[in-house]
Amino acid sequence: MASNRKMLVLGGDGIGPEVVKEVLRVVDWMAKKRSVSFDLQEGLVGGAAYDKHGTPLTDETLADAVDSDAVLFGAVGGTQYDDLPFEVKPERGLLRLRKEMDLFANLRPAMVFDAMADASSLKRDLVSGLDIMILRELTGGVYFGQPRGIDDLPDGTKKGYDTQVYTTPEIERIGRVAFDLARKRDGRVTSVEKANVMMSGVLWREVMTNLHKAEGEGVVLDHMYADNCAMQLVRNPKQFDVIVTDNLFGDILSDCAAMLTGSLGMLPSASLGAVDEVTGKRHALYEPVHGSAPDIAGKGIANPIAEMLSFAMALRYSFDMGEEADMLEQAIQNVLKSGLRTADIMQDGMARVSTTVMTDSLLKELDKLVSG
Ligand SMILES: NC(=O)C1=CN([C@@H]2O[C@H](COP(=O)(O)OP(=O)(O)OC[C@H]3O[C@@H](n4cnc5c(N)ncnc54)[C@H](O)[C@@H]3O)[C@@H](O)[C@H]2O)C=CC1
Ligand SMILES: CC(C)CC(=O)C(=O)O
Ligand SMILES: [Mg+2]
Repeated sequence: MASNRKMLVLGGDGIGPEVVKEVLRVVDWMAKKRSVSFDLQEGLVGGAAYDKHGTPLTDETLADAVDSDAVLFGAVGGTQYDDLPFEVKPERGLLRLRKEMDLFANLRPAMVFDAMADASSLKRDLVSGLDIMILRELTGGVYFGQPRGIDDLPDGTKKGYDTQVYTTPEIERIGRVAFDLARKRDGRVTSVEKANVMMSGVLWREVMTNLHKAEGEGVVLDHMYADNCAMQLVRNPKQFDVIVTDNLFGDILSDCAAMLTGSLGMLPSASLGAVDEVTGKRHALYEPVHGSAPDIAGKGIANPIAEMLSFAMALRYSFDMGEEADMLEQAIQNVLKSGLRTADIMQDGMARVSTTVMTDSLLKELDKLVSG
């Protein structure tokens, strides 16, 4: 059934298609049990697109992504692509999507479900009830800065280099998102950089400080160096509310935060563009924080929860379906409470289940929630 909820599904590589497939079962459930349908289109990205088209992202798929209300993304990459030229590696497909859709704001919430407080790398009291938001700038910094390359040097050795660049408008726009998020949460923003050693960090701190003076009403801002932030995240994560940081630090700190929640398989994300003033819409792509996990791909053991929670974020941010998002999150909470665990979050006394069985149980919990 066609609907105006256009969602482009890009499973990608490795466990990407495996976890996306599980979300599509929830999409089916919503059509059957809630009469909510999505206009789904599927496409190739990453190594899968390279294998078929010789590029990790075709112009047609990019156009479909731009035209959609939301992209549901799995993951890209794999060891079989290690020897490809840099510009056609699977990861370039995702980076191009982020850049060309101008998805500058990457929201990576790290929340500890009640049933998971003992699965964390930290002691229960340090993480129980944890709810922090890592806001990662996604279209600038060293992932895109020029020049970069590998040059031959006269002495026969080589020089590899990348460039970290941030401009005032780039920092301001992510700073505004941080303040907006904080106002809906606990009102605290920690801006993270390395202003002690990087000029881009000096500018970042200066711009955030000025923005806070001009537009930061109701928000408490503090600054922290990225290395200290990594340590503080595992020392006392509850000190944070919103962490706003650049592309590279955000990538690293969010993988670190994953272990507070129990596993990388638990962490969702939303990559959002600016809201169009005329249509009120924005480009959006929903992706788990994890990658294609080649070490477990094809074994049927990947944790689908990060992808499920990413879809919940799509329901909330792109489809104005907060009730369904809450329901999906509640169902996940209930499944975890019932003691089911995929291998990555396995604990003593719990029952180990496959990717598919985890979703079977999730669907049963959704059934229970709608039947009252
Ligand atoms: N957004 C994306 O598409 C990303 C892609 N990558 C790519 O993925 C490939 C593998 O990268 P890695 O560094 O190994 O990172 P990874 O995130 O794929 O895996 C790291 C570890 O976490 C585990 N893991 C990840 N997701 C899991 C899940 N849902 N359930 C259970 N266990 C899970 C893996 O088994 C592995 O041991 C590389 O090609 C990398 O470039 C990496 C990160 C993000
Ligand atoms: C392009 C991705 C492979 C980089 C990454 O690790 C991420 O965005 O989380
Ligand atoms: Mg990453």
